[in-house]
Amino acid sequence: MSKLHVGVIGASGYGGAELVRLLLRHPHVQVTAVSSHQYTGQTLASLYPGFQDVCDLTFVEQDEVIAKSDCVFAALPSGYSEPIAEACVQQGKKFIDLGADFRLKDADVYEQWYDHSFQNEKLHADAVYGLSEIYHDEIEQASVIGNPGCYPTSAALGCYPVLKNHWAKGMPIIIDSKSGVTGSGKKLTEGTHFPRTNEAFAPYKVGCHRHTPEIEQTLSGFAEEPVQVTFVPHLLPINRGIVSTIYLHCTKKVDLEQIHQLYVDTYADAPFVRVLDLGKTADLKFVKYSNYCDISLHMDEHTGMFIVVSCIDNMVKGAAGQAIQNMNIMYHFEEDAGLKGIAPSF
Ligand SMILES: NC(=O)C1=CN([C@@H]2O[C@H](COP(=O)(O)OP(=O)(O)OC[C@H]3O[C@@H](n4cnc5c(N)ncnc54)[C@H](OP(=O)(O)O)[C@@H]3O)[C@@H](O)[C@H]2O)C=CC1
Ligand SMILES: CC(=O)N[C@@H](CCC(=O)OP(=O)(O)O)C(=O)O
Repeated sequence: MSKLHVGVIGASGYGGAELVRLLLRHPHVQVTAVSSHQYTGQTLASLYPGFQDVCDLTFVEQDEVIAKSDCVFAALPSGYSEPIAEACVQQGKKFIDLGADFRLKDADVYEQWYDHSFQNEKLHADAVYGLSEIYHDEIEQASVIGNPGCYPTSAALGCYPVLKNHWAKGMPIIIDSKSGVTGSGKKLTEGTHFPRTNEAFAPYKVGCHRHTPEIEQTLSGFAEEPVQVTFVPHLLPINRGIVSTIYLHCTKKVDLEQIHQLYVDTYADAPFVRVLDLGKTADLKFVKYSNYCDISLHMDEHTGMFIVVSCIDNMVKGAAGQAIQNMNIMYHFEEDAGLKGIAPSF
């Protein structure tokens, strides 16, 4: 079988480089071209020495990436992807965006949080939100995918079964999330500088993070009614991984065993969602470098609060891995093709 030609725009960033790392071991694709904004003409290996002797690609202009690929990924800052998606659709190619440009459906909400506006409304209306486990059938038919944000992926998978079955009440849902520093990309800022983050730990953008509307849009879709969340992200002094601890009240008297069975049944056919046995607690250590989302379920018997812990690797299930899972669904490859790795055990 001939291989699918894929290209990565923004391969010099953390998300793009992670995509290339994973795509190189995919059995059904060939990475044909990669681009960067400031390193055009240099090799990927000169920027990231791990690619030495494995990948001899040189950064080219983004038009060349589109021309040489059947499926184009972009991992750019928000606001740059719409013309790329447009060019891909015009040329009959598929486009998967790791950024936020195609996640929000409401143009006003997008403008409010991202300071850009939709230029081509149809493109946004047709784009599919690429939460692989939930929107499998829509993803299969899509030409443009808005890959979900990292925090929203962990929150959505953690809440989906109870919201879908109308077992949650008493909004807002509290989502307390912690992320490794790679979540902020490779650019060096005062807030992500090693001496500042090392042995530090604090929340940021408390109650005003741009993932709030994305999480609310997704959870409201599950519940088929408006859902509000209080979302508080924290920066963990580690490279990778997200832990989201989610607090909800249940609508009816269900015990933890019933809720656990609901989660196990809901995700029975999902290759990358692992519902842990009761009594276990999800830990980012065991999802790092993998495409898994580990979910553990808990009940605070004192208050009746139901607590979900949802862990992912922000760079894999939260970005590059889920993008590849979506490509697998779009092209009818095995859903786990190129994504079979597990976390190191120590
Ligand atoms: N890191 C993460 O955990 C996740 C990131 N994402 C999203 O993926 C996207 C990329 O993030 P990430 O890889 O972390 O970011 P990085 O900052 O690591 O990389 C940014 C990329 O965009 C390129 N770029 C920067 N400015 C421009 C510009 N003006 N025009 C064209 N290209 C430009 C950079 O090129 P150059 O190197 O040449 O400057 C680089 O390739 C973002 O939208 C982010 O929100 C999504 C989920 C998780
Ligand atoms: C730790 C950190 O800074 N995380 C980023 C979110 C990760 C990311 O890149 O956002 P997307 O998933 O929307 O692309 C932030 O808070 O903006």
